Amino acid sequence: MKELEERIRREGTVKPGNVLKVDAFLNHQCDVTLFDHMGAAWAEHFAGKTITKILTIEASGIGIACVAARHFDGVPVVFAKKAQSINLDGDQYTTTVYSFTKQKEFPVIVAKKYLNAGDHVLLIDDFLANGKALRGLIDLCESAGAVVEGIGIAVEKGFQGGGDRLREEGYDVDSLAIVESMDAETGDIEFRR
Ligand SMILES: O=P(O)(O)OC[C@H]1O[C@H](OP(=O)(O)OP(=O)(O)O)[C@H](O)[C@@H]1O
Ligand SMILES: O=c1[nH]c(=O)c2nc[nH]c2[nH]1
Repeated sequence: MKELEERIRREGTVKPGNVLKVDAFLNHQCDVTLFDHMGAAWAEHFAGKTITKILTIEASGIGIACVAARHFDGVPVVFAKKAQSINLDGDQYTTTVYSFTKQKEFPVIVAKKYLNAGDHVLLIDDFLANGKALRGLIDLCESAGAVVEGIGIAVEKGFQGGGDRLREEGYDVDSLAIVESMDAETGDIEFRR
């Protein structure tokens, strides 16, 4: 998606440790108009698939998923929580995920009543790097007997391999910008063509 690539080139910075910082528009300050265009792009890619629910994970996927849902007939958005809470009651599906930016393992939890057998799920997230977050969401869907219809990602760091491993397994992964390489010293960013 040209618009997203241009924003990354203009406003993104490359940090040591394979970190692309795009918090000016994607995952701290949020450009909702850009999110809307991203939702439209996923709706075009996944047209023809039945989507009954969008599933994402705290924290940065939530805003993007909610705006995208407007392009999928307003289906419910469920976000997996990364901490137990007195506000979480009833039976839960749980797994664990290693967080790329927080560098520690988190529980990942969804209440059983919000993810069901018969759901056709679109997974959405801001970043795909090693694929840990998506593995957690796929686990939750498998536990619930829900079908993963597709995966919509804003920025994939292709050189970390998580996206290609999922494609090899047959998942339909639509990443709107795939960074093939980036250099923290020069600031250069190359996109996959
Ligand atoms: O493919 P992966 O290696 O799992 O990396 C991608 C994940 O990393 C980030 O989550 P993180 O927990 O770092 O930050 P967040 O809480 O801001 O979403 C991002 O939001 C994705 O969920
Ligand atoms: O802001 C972010 N930049 C990244 O490079 C990244 N990788 C996973 N999650 C990420 N979030």
